[in-house]
Amino acid sequence: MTARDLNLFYGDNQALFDVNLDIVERQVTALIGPSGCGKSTFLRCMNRMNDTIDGVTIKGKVTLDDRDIYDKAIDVVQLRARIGMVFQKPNPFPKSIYDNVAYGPRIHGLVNSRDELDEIVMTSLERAGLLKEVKDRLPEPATGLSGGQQQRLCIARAVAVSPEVILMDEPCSALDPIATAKVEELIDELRSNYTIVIVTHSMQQAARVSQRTAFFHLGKLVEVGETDQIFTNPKDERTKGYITGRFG
Ligand SMILES: Nc1ncnc2c1ncn2[C@@H]1O[C@H](COP(=O)(O)OP(=O)(O)OP(=O)(O)O)[C@@H](O)[C@H]1O
Repeated sequence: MTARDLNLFYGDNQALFDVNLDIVERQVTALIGPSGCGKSTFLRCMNRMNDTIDGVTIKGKVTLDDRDIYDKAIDVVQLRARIGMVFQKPNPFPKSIYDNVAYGPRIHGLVNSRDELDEIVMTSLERAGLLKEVKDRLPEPATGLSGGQQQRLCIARAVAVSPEVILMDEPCSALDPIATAKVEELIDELRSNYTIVIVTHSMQQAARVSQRTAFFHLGKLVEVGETDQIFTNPKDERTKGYITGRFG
């Protein structure tokens, strides 16, 4: 995916300024920067989640496979299947564990039989590292799972519709350290099949899970590069200031 000259306004307030970013396939890209710098706003641009907010104006281009996702001909429901999203707080549907994962394949008409659906549910739970823990309780309500399990269920739900890209907005911020470690491990495994973009407040997390890091400041993309380079040898003074804890 790419963003080209992306500008976003909430009413009169500009939140993103001329952002140009290439997201590398099958890698994890971390978006970091001080609170309010536009990380989540940028992430939401990537699957048109900002469409749902009143008063938002977007200028510029975001492409997936060279096609502008803001093109009028794009079906947003299909788009969000190709570019899935996992939120800060786990948000399973008030349905069974099975139905949470089966929901997407059902509404997108991806299966022809119950056997096919079962297969997708099992594979998705396996990919999300959750199958072992839930295989004997698939008909039970998803809300009965722990927070970490719920978040992995949300990842299974995203994976079930075979997305190309998975966007994650601080996916571990509501989780304890053990659940966080599991989700981080999972992100590392998922990157062999999916392109992942993750917003994180934790520089340690960015260093642990990502191959590329993009540093945002005041709505601008200041610097992007290999994660090692950004953390050990940043080129911009603002990046240096942030990663050494001088501000933010
Ligand atoms: N729905 C909204 N309506 C109006 N302004 C918004 C909205 N969402 C975000 N903003 C503003 O846009 C700017 C960028 O916010 P955004 O949430 O993208 O930053 P962030 O870097 O993700 O912050 P944080 O790390 O605190 O989550 C901020 O000034 C914020 O107040």
